[in-house]
Amino acid sequence: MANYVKIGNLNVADVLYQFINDEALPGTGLDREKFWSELETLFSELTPKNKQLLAQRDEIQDKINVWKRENRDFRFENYKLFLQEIGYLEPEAEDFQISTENVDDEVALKAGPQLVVPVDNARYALNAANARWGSLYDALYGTDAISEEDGAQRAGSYNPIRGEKVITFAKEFLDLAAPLKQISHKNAVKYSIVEGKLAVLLSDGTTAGLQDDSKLAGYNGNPENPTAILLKNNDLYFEIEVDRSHPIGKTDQAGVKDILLEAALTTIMDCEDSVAAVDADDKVLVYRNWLGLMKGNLTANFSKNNNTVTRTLNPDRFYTSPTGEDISLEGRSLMFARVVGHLMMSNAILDPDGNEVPEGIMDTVLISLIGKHSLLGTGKYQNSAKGSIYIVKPKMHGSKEAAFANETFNRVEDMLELERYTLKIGVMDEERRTSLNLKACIREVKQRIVFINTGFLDRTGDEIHTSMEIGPMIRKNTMKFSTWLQSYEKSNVFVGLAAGFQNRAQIGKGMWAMPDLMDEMLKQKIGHVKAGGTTAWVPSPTAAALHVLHYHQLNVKRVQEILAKDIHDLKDDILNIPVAENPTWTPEEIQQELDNNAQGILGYVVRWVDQGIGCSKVPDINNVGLMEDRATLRISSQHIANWMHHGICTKDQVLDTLKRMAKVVDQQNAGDSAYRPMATDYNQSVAFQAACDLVFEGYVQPNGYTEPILHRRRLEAKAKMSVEK
Ligand SMILES: CC(=O)SCCNC(=O)CCNC(=O)[C@H](O)C(C)(C)COP(=O)(O)OP(=O)(O)OC[C@H]1O[C@@H](n2cnc3c(N)ncnc32)[C@H](O)[C@@H]1OP(=O)(O)O
Ligand SMILES: O=CC(=O)O
Ligand SMILES: [Mg+2]
Repeated sequence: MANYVKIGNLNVADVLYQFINDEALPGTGLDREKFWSELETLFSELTPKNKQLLAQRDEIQDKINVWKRENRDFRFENYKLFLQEIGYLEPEAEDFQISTENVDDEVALKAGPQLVVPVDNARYALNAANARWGSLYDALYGTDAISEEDGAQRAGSYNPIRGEKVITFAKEFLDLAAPLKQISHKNAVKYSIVEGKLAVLLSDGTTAGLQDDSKLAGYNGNPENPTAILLKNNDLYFEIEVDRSHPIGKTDQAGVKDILLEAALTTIMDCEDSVAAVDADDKVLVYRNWLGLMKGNLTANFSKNNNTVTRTLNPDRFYTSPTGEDISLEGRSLMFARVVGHLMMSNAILDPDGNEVPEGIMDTVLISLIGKHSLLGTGKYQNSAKGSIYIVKPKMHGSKEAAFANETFNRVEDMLELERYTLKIGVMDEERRTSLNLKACIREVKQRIVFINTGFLDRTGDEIHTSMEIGPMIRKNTMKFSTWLQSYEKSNVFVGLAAGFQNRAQIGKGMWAMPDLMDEMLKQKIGHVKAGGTTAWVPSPTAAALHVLHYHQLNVKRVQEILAKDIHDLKDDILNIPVAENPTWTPEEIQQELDNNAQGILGYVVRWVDQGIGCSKVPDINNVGLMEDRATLRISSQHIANWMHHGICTKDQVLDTLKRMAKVVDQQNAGDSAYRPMATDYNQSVAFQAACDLVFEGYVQPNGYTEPILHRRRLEAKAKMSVEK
């Protein structure tokens, strides 16, 4: 239990109190006393509204459950009318255009990958910020993007056969992104800059130039023998790195040692579903890392391959322009912070009645306060060239909740003496009530919105929970082909385009949750660009360096122009519920589904509850490592709860499955010295009990969220561990 300091009528955990007074406030120009007294006022005025919105969520869900029980014979028209009556489907909002100002180019104008990273992990967070630039050769060589066929194995020391395949791939990329006149980059033997243009000497002794000379953006070194040639395609930079003395450069006839790609244009520093932050200590770690990123002084020391590494933020990159001027490019990704949603309360601050305060409000204050350091330019780097602070708001249901976020942002701006609309909002479109009323939601934040993003993972969890009573859901892996999901994705783009997102805000697509399957990602994720997404989520810097290739292949602006000609309403399709009509699953198929879900739940939860790790790679039943976070947990736990509710499986069967899978997960983690096995004593394992709660209490969890149980059980595990010490 934390020690609390009384300040005014608030009780603040001392670790948070010290952090704010000693680290976050100094340098922001804000008066300490005023800050604390205004924080108290903020909580006292906004908490009741926050609670009322949560109560409304519960009321709506209860009504939906009761309606189905009373209307056994499901008729779509009646269902839709009922949803309108209870305010779940809001009246159609009038047309409008968003008017967000001061949006950085990475968000408004450029299209490219968005990396997500748990901000409590400084090493990963720094890596993510630095993933603005990534090596194409490393991304190809180190992943399955290049096949291991024909002697091109990855394991062991450098394999020149594999290296050759990488170089071939890279030259094909150059031919696509910066084609030469009538010849391939494969024929290049020397790159030079002559009179401000790229001149490429070819193997036959002739010289070729670029098809489009304006693609040359700069260079480094002697123009005759440059060490770097900076090119630009679809507004994205990339650099041919030349070094004939380098082990790889030596093998290349033009001396090319790598292609450096502008990759993660933006990064989401996540304080939400990929972190496990349950008390003041955890929250301070999250906030302190964000402070280090905003001041530019975050460092991480760790050992890797027997070397001690100190990681810091990368500097900007400098070049000479084709016409001889000095130019610089951002060395780091533009950072957003994802705060928590409206649901959770935090024990880091207690209100005058001793109640925990809304965590989403606390996050908004702290993230913005810390963001002010970067705005004032007191640190090493400035995150936003346009004076904005970027905040992602997840898990909102409907327009009243968006309006509440806007009100909170207004209040926080006033409190922190920031100009109106300094705080920008990215709205996660990941709850059914938001997808259906997206236009009305956007309208509530139309002066500050910078993205809508289809968080299809949470969205799938909400789909299952909302329609829990309607029937048994189709199998998890078939969800992505279902009508509701496809139309939700399309509708998000249509609504964004109609509201004027082009050149002002991102239309974002969801996460690639298979971090090791890069070949498959290269094949599939271009679908996000074809669908009109100006960005899409990737789980790692490597994935960012590969996904950016899609934005070189297609110009999203052109795609959007075509899509904009056929904008139409898709609400009826979004309302198509993914229940299995007369399911004919065999007992084996049912068991396989349960095994898969149970393994994912346990593999994730055990690290969350016992070790406080909020995002993990967990092998699925086919041994494919899946990125699991709280949203994927929501799906798996709700899916089992749904099948149990409809008698597809029994509680005993689920418990047996969980026990059997606990043994599998224990084995998978055998090499981790910090791991606590679950199967040695199921009753004593807090993690195992958490997994059981998530499933067996899944029906009654608010909107099927996993946070309340995870937080409760993590606090229990922490308390148990401190007694054991
Ligand atoms: C539904 C949603 O809300 S999705 C959003 C939440 N999800 C996320 O944020 C996903 C973030 N990704 C991750 O946390 C990780 O990639 C995981 C957990 C999936 C896999 O992690 P690991 O098993 O450690 O990955 P792996 O061993 O392959 O690679 C580790 C290396 O990649 C880097 N790395 C991996 N993921 C990231 C990331 N997201 N950002 C920055 N660096 C990363 C690490 O820094 C490390 O490199 P280093 O040794 O130089 O520091
Ligand atoms: O937050 C992302 C999601 O898919 O959920
Ligand atoms: Mg989500």
